[in-house]
Amino acid sequence: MTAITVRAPAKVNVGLSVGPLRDDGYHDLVNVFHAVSLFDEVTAAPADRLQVRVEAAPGSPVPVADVPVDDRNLAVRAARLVAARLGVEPRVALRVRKAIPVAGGMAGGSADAAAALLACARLWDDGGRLDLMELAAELGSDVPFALMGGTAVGLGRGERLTPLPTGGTFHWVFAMAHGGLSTPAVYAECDRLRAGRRVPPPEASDELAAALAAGSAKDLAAALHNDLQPAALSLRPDLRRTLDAGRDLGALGALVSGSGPTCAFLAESDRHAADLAAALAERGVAASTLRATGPAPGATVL
Ligand SMILES: C[C@](O)(CO)[C@H](O)COP(=O)(O)OP(=O)(O)OC[C@H]1O[C@@H](n2ccc(N)nc2=O)[C@H](O)[C@@H]1O
Ligand SMILES: Nc1ncnc2c1ncn2[C@@H]1O[C@H](COP(=O)(O)OP(=O)(O)OP(=O)(O)O)[C@@H](O)[C@H]1O
Repeated sequence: MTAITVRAPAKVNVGLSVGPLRDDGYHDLVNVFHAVSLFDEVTAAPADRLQVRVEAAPGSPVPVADVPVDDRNLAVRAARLVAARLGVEPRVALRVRKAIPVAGGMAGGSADAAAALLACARLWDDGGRLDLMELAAELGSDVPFALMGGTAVGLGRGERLTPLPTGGTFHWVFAMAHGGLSTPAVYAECDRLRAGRRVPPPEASDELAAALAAGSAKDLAAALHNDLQPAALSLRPDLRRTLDAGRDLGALGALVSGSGPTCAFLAESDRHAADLAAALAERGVAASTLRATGPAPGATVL
C-alpha cells in the first residue's frame, strides 16, 4: 500500500437563497455552488494509528495555526467514518496541505473532508462499496459538493445536488480577511436580522442559471446573490469597505463568499483579475488576495 493524494476545490456560492429556520436547526437552501481552482491536498499514508498534520501549501498565504489537529478536524472525521463503514481500524497518517482560506466561507474544511473520504476509500480499497456522497452529507452540508465540483445547485441543507451547465470559464479574485467567521453564528445573525418577518421558501434564479449556461461574466455579475451577506456584514462591518473597493476598482460583480468573511470579485478576463488583485492589495482592504478560475473539478486522485 502506498500513499494516496487527493485534491479538492474551494467554492464560491454564486447564488444562496436561505429559507426559514427548520426544526433541526438547519435552513432549506437553494444553493448555487461554483468550484474554483484553489485546492487543498490531502495525502493518506498507511500508519500505526490515526495521525494528522496540517500545513500551508507551498507559497500559499493561508494561515493554518487555527486548524484543529484532533477529532474536530474534518479530514480526521472523514477517515474515521470510512474506517467505521468498512469495519477496519483507521491506521492512517493524514497530511493536509491548505491553500483554501480557513473559516473563510470557501468550504476549506469541507474540501479536506471530501479529499480524505476519497483518499481513505482508495487506501483501504473499498472496491466501490461505499456511497461517498452519502458519507459526505453526514460530514457537512458543503462536503458533497466538494466531491462533485463544477457548478451545481444544492437543495435541502445544500447536500442534494444537481449539476448546472456552464458555458465558459469565469475569472475570480478573492480578498481574504483577517480572522474568520463561524458559519452557525452567521446563520444565527441572518435569523436575528429577519426576526418578526415572514421568510419565504428559498428561490431559484432563472437569470443566474442562464448566465452560467451562457458563460457570460457580465450577466453572472448581475445575478450574483447571497442571502447571508447582510448577516456577514452585520458581524463584520469592515467588509463593506472591501466590497466597495472592488466595485470601485472595476470588478464586474462583488459579494461575500458563503458565510464570509472572504469577499469574491468577478473579473472579465485573466488580465483583468490580475490587475484587480493588485489594486485591491494596494488599497489595503484585504489581508491578502487570491486568484482562481471556475468551474474547477471536484475531488481528484493525483
Ligand atoms: C454557508 C455555506 O457554506 C454555503 O454553502 C453552507 O450552508 C454551510 O455549510 P457547512 O459549513 O458544511 O455547514 P454544516 O457543517 O452542515 O452546518 C454548520 C451549521 O451551519 C448552519 N446551517 C448549515 C447549513 C444549512 N443549510 N443551514 C444551516 O443553518 C447550522 O447552524 C449548522 O449547525
Ligand atoms: N481540515 C480543516 N480545515 C479547516 N478548518 C477545519 C478543518 N477541520 C475542522 N475545521 C474547523 O472548521 C472551522 C471552519 O473551517 P472552514 O475552513 O471549513 O470554514 P468555511 O470555509 O467558512 O466553511 P463553509 O464555507 O463550509 O461554511 C474552522 O474554524 C476549524 O475550527
